[in-house]
Formats: sequence, C-alpha cells, structure tokens
Amino acid sequence: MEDKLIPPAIPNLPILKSEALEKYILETNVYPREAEPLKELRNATANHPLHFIGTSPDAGQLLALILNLLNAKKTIEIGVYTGYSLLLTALTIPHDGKILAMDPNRKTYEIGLPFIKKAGVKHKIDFLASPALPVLDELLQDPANEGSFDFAFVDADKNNYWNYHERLMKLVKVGGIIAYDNTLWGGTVAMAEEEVHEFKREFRKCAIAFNKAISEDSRIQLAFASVGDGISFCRRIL
Ligand SMILES: C[S@@+](CC[C@H](N)C(=O)[O-])C[C@H]1O[C@@H](n2cnc3c(N)ncnc32)[C@H](O)[C@@H]1O
Ligand SMILES: O=c1cc(-c2ccc(O)cc2)oc2c(O)c(O)ccc12
Repeated sequence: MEDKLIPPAIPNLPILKSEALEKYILETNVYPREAEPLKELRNATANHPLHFIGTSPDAGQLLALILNLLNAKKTIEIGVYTGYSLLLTALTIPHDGKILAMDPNRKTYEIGLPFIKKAGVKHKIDFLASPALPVLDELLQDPANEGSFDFAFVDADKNNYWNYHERLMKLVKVGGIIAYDNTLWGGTVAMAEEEVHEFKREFRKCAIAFNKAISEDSRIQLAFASVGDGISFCRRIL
C-alpha cells in the first residue's frame, strides 16, 4: 500500500477547496463536540507519516448521526488505519453492539488501540488483520449472515469498492446503509486526467467508474455528501 500512499507535493486541500472555511467548520461545529477519546486518538495519529488518510472529524460527525438515526447495532468497517472511524462507531452503537473491522495492517490499528481500550469500547470490536474480500466471502458462506448488518463503512483500497458493494449488498439488511469514503478522490473525479497527479490517476478512474455504477444501481437509495473527501451513502431498498 505504501507506494500508493506517499503523495509528493500534492496540496491536501479539503474538498471545499478553502482551508479557511474548513477551519471555520471544524472549529465552530466539530471540535467542540468531538468526544475526548476521538481527540486523543486523532492527536496520537497526527505525527504518523500517513496521518492524512484518517477519516476527518467532520465526516465522523455525519457518520455518527447516520448510525444514530439507523439505531445501528451490528456494523462492518473496511479499512481501519489507526481507528478514528472505528472508535467513533464503537462510541456510537449500544453497549451490546458489534463491529467487524478488517484491515491487513495490524500495526496501525495498534496505534489507536490504547484509546479504544481507555474508552471502554474494545468489547464491541472484532478486528481481523486481513484483507476484507476473503472475510466477506467467508461470511457469505453462511446464509445466516445475509441481511444481518445494519451499517458498513468502506474506506480502504478504492479499486475494490464495487467488489465490496456486491458483497455488502447481501450482508447489509434492507433499510441498512453502506457508506463509501473518498468518492470525490480529492476532487479529481471532475478533472481531466492530464491535470491529475500520476499518483492519483488510478483511483480517480476507479472512483469515476464506481460513482457511475452506484448511480445506476436501482437496489439502493443514494445520497452523496460533500464532506471529507466525499462520502456516498447507499441505503439498501431491495
Ligand atoms: C484510509 S485508511 C482508513 C482510515 C480509517 N477509516 C480511519 O478512520 O482512520 C485505509 C485503510 O485501508 C486498509 N486497506 C488496504 N487494503 C485493504 C483491504 N484489502 N482490506 C481492508 N483494508 C484494507 C489500509 O491498510 C488502510 O489502513
Ligand atoms: O492517499 C490516500 C490513499 C488511500 C489508500 C490507498 C490505498 C489503499 O489500499 C487504501 C487507502 O486512502 C486515502 C484516503 O482514504 C483519504 O481519505 C485520503 C488519502 C488517501
């Protein structure tokens, strides 16, 4: 993964393309309401070389709202990194809720783990140090898992989003929601390929193809949110 993650001098502007506005939103609406364990985990991640891939707190705020509206109890998390969205989910779902979290990188999960434990929510998390696809395929071997999840958050290898979608559409219940992060891929989806840094081109193509595919998927209600790097919410209706 590392080779794809080190963007040379590419400005990491928020999707709003205004650092001042992003700062205003964070300082006015987000940081004052961010739970202390999330602040601590975010600060512990700040000096990690890949800190920019972590879920942004404003996106987290929206995810928590959706989890609450859904009364989500059983969720899937694909792509954990140091666990900001994982801890946020664990803090939001009820005491007897469960999150199946997958990421081949156990080391980055372990950076956030002390904050998860300190927050008293470790018992809600089943972390598997594995790529997600084989785990989802294994789950689908047992029909009892079909339609058994309330929510899934996908924030991992962008070239596999459609593969995740096909599987998650069976695992998430009708009425449940699958949220996909980075569907604007830094705004590059609306740029000509030549304008885009080589580092970003492959996933730009994947995001464009994925956005088209979900917009044509009649099994879902689709809502796109311009928060973080763009999040697409797919509510299973069929
Ligand atoms: C953008 S980060 C996730 C950020 C996380 N949501 C947060 O709140 O900080 C992407 C993660 O996806 C993981 N990843 C890459 N390939 C994967 C795969 N096949 N299955 C699951 N996770 C994967 C990477 O190891 C990385 O930690
Ligand atoms: O720059 C990135 C890269 C990723 C990424 C690349 C490869 C993988 O297998 C997983 C993730 O993810 C990012 C991300 O989620 C983000 O919000 C910003 C930047 C990047």
